[in-house]
Formats: sequence, C-alpha cells, structure tokens
Amino acid sequence: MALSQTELKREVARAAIRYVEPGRILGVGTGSTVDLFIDELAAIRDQVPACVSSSVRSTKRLEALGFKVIDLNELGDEGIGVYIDGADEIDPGFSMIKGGGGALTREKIVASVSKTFVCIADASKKVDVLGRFPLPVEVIPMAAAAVKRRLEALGATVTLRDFTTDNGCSILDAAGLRIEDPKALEDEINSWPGVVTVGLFANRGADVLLLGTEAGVKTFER
Ligand SMILES: O=C(CO)[C@H](O)[C@H](O)COP(=O)(O)O
Repeated sequence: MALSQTELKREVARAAIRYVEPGRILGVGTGSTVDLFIDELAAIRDQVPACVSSSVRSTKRLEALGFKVIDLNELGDEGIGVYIDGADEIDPGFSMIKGGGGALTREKIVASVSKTFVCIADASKKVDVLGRFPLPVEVIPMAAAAVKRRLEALGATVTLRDFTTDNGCSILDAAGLRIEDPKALEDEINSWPGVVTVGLFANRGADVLLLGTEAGVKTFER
C-alpha cells in the first residue's frame, strides 16, 4: 500500500536527525514536516544545547519538549551550523518556494546565518519549475494593495491570506507564476517598497535535500 504524505514526511524527519551536530546550536524551521522532526529530535535532546527557531509555533513545540530556544541576537559570531526546514516546492537547482506556513521571513533570516540548509520534504514538493504552489509574499499591511497590483502585472492571481505573521504583517499568495529565473524574481520582488520578503529561497537555497519517496528517503546534495 502506498505511504501517505504524512508517513513520507515522518521518514524524512527521521532521516534528518543524522544531520544534527552534537553540541552545536541547531536552526529549526516551521511546518508539519518540521513538527515531526521536532518530535524525533526529542530522542537526542541532550545533544542539542539550544535551538534558534523560525516561528512562535516551532518555539512552543520545542519548549514543550524541553529544548532551550534562544533569540538569534543572543548568538555569537559562530552562527548556526545546520538549519533544518521544509519547503512547499524545490527545483533541481535547490531553489525553493517557502511560506505556506507563513514563517518565510524568519526562515530566511535563520537560513542566512546557517552554514548548511537541510531541506526535508515529501516527494510531491520536487518540481522541474517553481510556481505551481502559490508564491507567498510577506508585506507591511499598508502596502498590500500596491504589492498585489505589481504581482498581478507579472501575471499572477493574488489572494490576501486571512493570516497575520509573527511579525504582525500580511501575506499575499501569488498563483500562476511560472518561475524560470528564481534568483531574478526574488531580487525583483524584494526590491518593491512594502515587501518584507518573498517566499523564494533562491539566492540562499538548500544545500541538502532529503526527499521522502515510496522507494525510501533520497538524499541530494548541491
Ligand atoms: O515554509 C514553510 C513554512 O513557512 C514550510 O516549510 C512549508 O510550508 C512546508 O510545510 P509542510 O512541512 O507543512 O509541508
């Protein structure tokens, strides 16, 4: 019988444990796959001195399991060794769409100070070209209409999500974009006034992809 999407997520969550560096601060992302990873992580809690989390949701889950969660500003120059997070889509160049769970900005910040980004995803997330999943864009609330118009000018169908981010901002979901050049689009949308960040992780993509498939977990490295 075929494995469910949740079972595939659990498999990659388990496989990600071997990327945890004992004694080093760990970066933890957000989402249902990461929730499963945090559950697995509890078994090696004594090896993780502290975590930096990308959302209130993950912080609560980590703290409930007894992990220490520190603010990124408390971190020294050494940064984070490994950051483990999910994705909504990932392409062959390891560029991703993220932000389905609304934590894109903090995820991008934590990823930016991490040496290795390990992406954990079920097989449905691997695509040839990004864009089937609506692209999330976090915006300052007063800029929502202006940014929506600019996304529509690119050919997207845009929806304002009924959601407020951990940063007190709004999210626009831009559907229907075929993203052939993720780095260029990330740079362009990030340059618009009012955009906090776009959920394209191309300039800082993943380094390792653990993909949950029917044939087991496949590992891809950049
Ligand atoms: O970017 C994210 C949250 O902002 C998640 O990583 C992404 O939405 C994948 O989530 P899930 O593991 O639930 O499929």
